[in-house]
Amino acid sequence: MEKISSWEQEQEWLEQVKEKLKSGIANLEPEVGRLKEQATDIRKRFWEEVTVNTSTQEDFEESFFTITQQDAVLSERERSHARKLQQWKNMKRLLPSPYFGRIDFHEDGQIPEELVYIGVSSFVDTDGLSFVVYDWRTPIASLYYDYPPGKAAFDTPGGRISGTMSLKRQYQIRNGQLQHLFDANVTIGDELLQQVLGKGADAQMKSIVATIQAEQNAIIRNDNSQMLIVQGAAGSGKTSAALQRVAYLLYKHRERLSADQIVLFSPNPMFNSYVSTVLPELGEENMQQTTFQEYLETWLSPEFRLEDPFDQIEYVLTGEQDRGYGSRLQAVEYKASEAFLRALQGYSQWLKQEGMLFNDICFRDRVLISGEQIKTRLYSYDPSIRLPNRVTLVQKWLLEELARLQKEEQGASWVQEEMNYLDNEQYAKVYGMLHREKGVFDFAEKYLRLQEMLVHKRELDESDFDYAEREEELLGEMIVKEQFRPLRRGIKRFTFIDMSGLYRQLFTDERAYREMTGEAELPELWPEICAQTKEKLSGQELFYEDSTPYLYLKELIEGVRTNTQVRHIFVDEGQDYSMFQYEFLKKLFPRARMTVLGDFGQAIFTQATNLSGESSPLVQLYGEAETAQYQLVRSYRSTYEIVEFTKPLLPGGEAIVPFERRGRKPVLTKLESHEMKAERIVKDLATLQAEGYTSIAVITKTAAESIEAYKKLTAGGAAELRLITKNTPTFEKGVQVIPAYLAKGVEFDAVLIYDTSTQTYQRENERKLFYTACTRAMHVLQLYTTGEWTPFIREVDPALYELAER
Ligand SMILES: Nc1ncnc2c1ncn2[C@@H]1O[C@H](COP(=O)(O)OP(=O)(O)OP(=O)(O)O)[C@@H](O)[C@H]1O
Repeated sequence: MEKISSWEQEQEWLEQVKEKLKSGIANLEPEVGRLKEQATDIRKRFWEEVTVNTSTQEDFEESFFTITQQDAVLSERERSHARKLQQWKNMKRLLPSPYFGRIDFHEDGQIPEELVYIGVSSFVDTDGLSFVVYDWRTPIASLYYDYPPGKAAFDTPGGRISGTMSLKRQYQIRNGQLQHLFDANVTIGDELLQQVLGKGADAQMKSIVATIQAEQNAIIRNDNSQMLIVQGAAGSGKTSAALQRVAYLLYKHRERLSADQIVLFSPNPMFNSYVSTVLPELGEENMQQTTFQEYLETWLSPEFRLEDPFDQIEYVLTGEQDRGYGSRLQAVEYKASEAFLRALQGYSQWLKQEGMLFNDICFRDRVLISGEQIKTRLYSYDPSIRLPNRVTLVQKWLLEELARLQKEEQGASWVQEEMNYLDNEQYAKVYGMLHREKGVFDFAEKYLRLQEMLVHKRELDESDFDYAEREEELLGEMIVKEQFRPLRRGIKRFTFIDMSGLYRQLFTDERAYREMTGEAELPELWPEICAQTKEKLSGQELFYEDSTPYLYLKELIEGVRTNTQVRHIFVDEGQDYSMFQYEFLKKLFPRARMTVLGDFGQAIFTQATNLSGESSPLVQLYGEAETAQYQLVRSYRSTYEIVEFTKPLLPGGEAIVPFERRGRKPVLTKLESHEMKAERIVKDLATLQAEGYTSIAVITKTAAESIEAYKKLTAGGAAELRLITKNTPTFEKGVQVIPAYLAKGVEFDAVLIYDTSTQTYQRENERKLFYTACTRAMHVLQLYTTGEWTPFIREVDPALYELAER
């Protein structure tokens, strides 16, 4: 390709690429349509054309051959159709903005320098060989993200290729028109990044494909480690990198990895909608998305009513006046700890010898098989057999016993009585069964007659095939079977194990706990913790901190459920998960690699896990050799001024590097009364909207404070406020009133902290919550109080903020 350098040349080249794309689209259009028609047509005619002839072996083979042949044709057409359709879609997606970057690369030892244009997918010229545009995920495209002009190298499946990059250029092309171009030197154009970051927040996250930074690229392309841990400051692009990584993996392993083999664990359901457009924008299907709570609900409800993490944090933040507050806090911490994990493992060892609890299996107020009998059976097996295996043996035995008891039950008097109350449908079912059996009867009859003729015995009477008797027998069988069904189902689901009792047993008393678990260290307020846990269990409820341990214990006893389909799991806001939860995910997805992204600076839940550094237990999950750790310190979301203001709020915050995007300093406004505060916020909201900010959040500490703010601001004249609760399904533009813990992971043009007083943010566990709230702001941060400022602000250099006039 000839050297293209000037603006005019670039414009001309763009026109050429667009023409190529247009003609590519036009060429494929009829073909795509036709192939689609053909495939549906063959499918329709598939069975019409094939006559299955099974009269002779040859006929059968012929039919079989024809079917396989037809099927092969159909599959080929479908594959070809999918391929062409994909090409066609890619070209259509490229047309408005065919590429965003270019590198001129001279490979060592090769003559022509290559001009590599990079876009969201590849586009090959009509010769079928030359790339007009390279997909950003191709090996050569990594040069664009990893190097400034100069010496550069990239890895390919065939080895490392080195050379010299003489130019690195970025483009902004909108609706097919070249708007800007920048030549970059060091990192990927700060100018382009400036432009991108300077824009307003959206209700949906955007792809960062054109401006991925080198440190993010390393995360996106790591394909060796079993575990990837990314600790990154607020706004450093963790979620963005995670989504780009999904797109990269789907591209690199497109032959064997599909989107439904990737699962993203999100902090809340609203977050799912926030990130849902990134992958489709990149031409990929969305991965599966879920929350850990959803998983817990699947296995523990409706047996229990589960507290969710948001109710738990609300209690931690507001329950100080509660009598059991101190012990609950200790419980939350202890039940998420490795000590408790070990305790449960120890407990399951102890249960191998003694202490298992079983429920009686009852039927019509009678005990069919007692819990004691089950227990005796369990401990009668060889003690060297693992506990879950012994439990499975017990389950098998119970099902056999049940089958025997079911037969015995058929003669019971209640069955006769029930028979009188059967409805027509049930009778019809039995008649149907009898009818089907009739063939067998007829055959048996013929056989017996023949026998009789041969041995000259007596003729059989009609009564030998007494349908009435058979009918009654069948009806009885059906009635008992029906009533035994829940018992059978229960046994299959292990309900004969008294799981709730087993968990409760752990909380009997201190001495017993030590004996059963082998753990010596206990929280100081253990007796209170025991009482609280048992009380909750009695009401068929589980605290959030109990759900995972409960499920973990269940699996230690019943055996582990696994999902071997899933190949990658992503955990966003990873600091909010306990080691329990990680152990759990590892067991649940034994064939998956894990990518954990989080920020310990935003660890607002008590059960937090430190992701990086020596104290991180997460590194031990797969071992150091299998784990890659990354740190992202550059913060892209907020302006320089906001980052500088939020840095001192955190211990160790000085390591955070702001991106040089300027804005106004955070503004602190102190008012005399709550009424005046509401009035002022309403006025400021109107000003911000008039300035063009479309996504604004009034952030509160708790849900209760959100309701209060919502009422006061609405009463004060604020229009179209949206109150966000944990049940809000989607994220939208406009003005939101939202508790900080629900604003995790998302961002707004402007953030207004509703109450920044000492009363609201004072305790150490509120520091990170406050930091999380402030770091949601992209362009504007305003803070309000009626009383004294929170001590966290008093620690900040006054030069970093402005005080507003009243
Ligand atoms: N390389 C990049 N190019 C353009 N924008 C970027 C880049 N990296 C991050 N951003 C932008 O920075 C903002 C924050 O990114 P993201 O939400 O991924 O960060 P995060 O680390 O997950 O933040 P948090 O921990 O606060 O949830 C987003 O608006 C994102 O688009």
